[in-house]
Amino acid sequence: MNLLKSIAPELKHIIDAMYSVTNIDITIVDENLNRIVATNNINKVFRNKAPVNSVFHKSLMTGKQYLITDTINDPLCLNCFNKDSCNELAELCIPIHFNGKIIGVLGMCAFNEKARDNIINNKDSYIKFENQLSNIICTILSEKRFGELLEYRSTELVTLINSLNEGIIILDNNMKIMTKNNYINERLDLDINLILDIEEIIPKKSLEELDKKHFYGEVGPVKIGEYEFIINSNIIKIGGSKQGIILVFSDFNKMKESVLKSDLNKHITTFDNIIGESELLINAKRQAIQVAEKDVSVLLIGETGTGKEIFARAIHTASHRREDVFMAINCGAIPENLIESELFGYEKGSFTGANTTGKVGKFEIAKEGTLFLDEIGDLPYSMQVKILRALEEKEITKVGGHKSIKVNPRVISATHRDLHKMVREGCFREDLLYRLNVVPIYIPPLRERGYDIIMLSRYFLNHFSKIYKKDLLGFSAECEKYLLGYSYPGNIRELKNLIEYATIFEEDSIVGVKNIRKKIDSKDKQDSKTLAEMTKIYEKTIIENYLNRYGNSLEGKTEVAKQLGISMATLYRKIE
Ligand SMILES: Nc1ncnc2c1ncn2[C@@H]1O[C@H](COP(=O)(O)OP(=O)(O)OP(=O)(O)O)[C@@H](O)[C@H]1O
Repeated sequence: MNLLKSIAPELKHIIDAMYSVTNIDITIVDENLNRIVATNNINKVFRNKAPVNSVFHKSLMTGKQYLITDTINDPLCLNCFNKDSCNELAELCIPIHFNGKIIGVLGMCAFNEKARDNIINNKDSYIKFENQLSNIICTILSEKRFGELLEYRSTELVTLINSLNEGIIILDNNMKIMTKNNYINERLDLDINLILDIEEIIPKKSLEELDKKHFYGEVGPVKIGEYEFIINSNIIKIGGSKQGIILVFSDFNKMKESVLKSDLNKHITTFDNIIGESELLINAKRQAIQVAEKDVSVLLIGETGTGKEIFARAIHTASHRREDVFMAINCGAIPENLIESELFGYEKGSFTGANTTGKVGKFEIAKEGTLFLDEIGDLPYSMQVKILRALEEKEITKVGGHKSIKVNPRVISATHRDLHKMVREGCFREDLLYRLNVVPIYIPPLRERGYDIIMLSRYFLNHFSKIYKKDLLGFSAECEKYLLGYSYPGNIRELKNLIEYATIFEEDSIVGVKNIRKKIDSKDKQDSKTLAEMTKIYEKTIIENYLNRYGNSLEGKTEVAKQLGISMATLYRKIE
């Protein structure tokens, strides 16, 4: 881009102003001798290029100033291509510098005696003018570039906010809408050019709520048109003072859909997926099918790995909530200090380490769906009363929040513990147990389910043979006998692992007892560990889970140490 050409209008103003003071005609040429601007007299007599070998040309090449007072005889004009038709009496050429380079020449040309005398008499001050001229041009060019950069940045920003999959509205300090992006225009069917009042978009009540939070926080879900949004607001500060507000609209149903989608990836579970024909299992299934449609709280009681979650999912699929979210929470796996925020969500900035945008809790996400509270017996006592309140009053309050949010999930809980005993021992609230235990369903342990063991083994063998591309026809009679005689402390989960192991390592066309026995023996060896050894392994598993969640980086480890309430040194020692 030709620099001088880009500021031609500004240059024209400068030379016209100089002409009105000096009465000397002026022209400016660029580094290729192209005439960029000229005062009117010059425009009449000159072409649009300064002549080759002219004084302009010399000034460009050498970066020097030249004053010619006798254009006919001056040796500098000897080779000028325009020598024969030149009608100038005097000429002063001043080079123009920008960023250390010569980008053009300004020429003052006298066509009459008066102008020539003026140049000669004031030559010193015109010569001094060179520096100032370069400074002026430099300033104009810099401003021009800054303006262009500003324009680029604002276009970049507009493009960015228009490509977001969330709605954006920017308000000034008087709550006037300054900008709204394509997403919000399309969703709410707003005219792009129509300037609306923010109160015509957001319900007054929600605006008041945001106002109470000084526009630094979240409200919602807020129903606007056909959509429900979580509205997050932030203030725009310049030099410490508030200049405006940004509102970000996230589609609440989309947030729910993404949970549903991740749920779909886990397949839809129906009662047909629950394998087994033993009387105990059929009884449990019958009870579950009967209550599925009734929307009552169900407590699934059974040892670990008996299939409590698969039952909970099947109940959800058979209920009228099947199109909504199924949200499983393992109450025993979430650290005590995080459980409330996981369940109820938190307002932004409500505690150290909290996400700066706040968080929607599991209760809110599953407010119309099914909430599966696994290992309910591990729920800290202090949380039990809060869960009870949420279930009784059908509303929750986020950590650090004040507003009640309506929720109505169907709750299915599960435990392997004797909750009645826990109530007697004062570790579990009786009122919560009554609330959760409207319909208790006992899921039998595998060792009491007889031939189900063989049905499940064949089912898993078929399943893993496909995965590991093995051609296994079944189990040997000895193997089936062995499988039927084992006690399965880990129930179906353990049987599943056992069959997976046997599928991988079996070399014959039917599964024999060898690999099954080997796996169970190795487990027994594991089980014969001391309490200290088992605690160490358990600790390590917890830490590994946390490291998977927060990452193995230094920041990740610092966060894990913080969450687990241990020092970095202890953390390193434990993961050695
Ligand atoms: N009847 C069944 N038919 C087929 N697969 C089953 C059956 N019961 C359980 N499973 C499988 O066994 C595994 C353990 O089941 P699940 O997680 O439902 O048990 P759980 O009782 O909830 O365990 P925990 O108490 O440890 O949470 C899962 O992979 C599940 O799919």
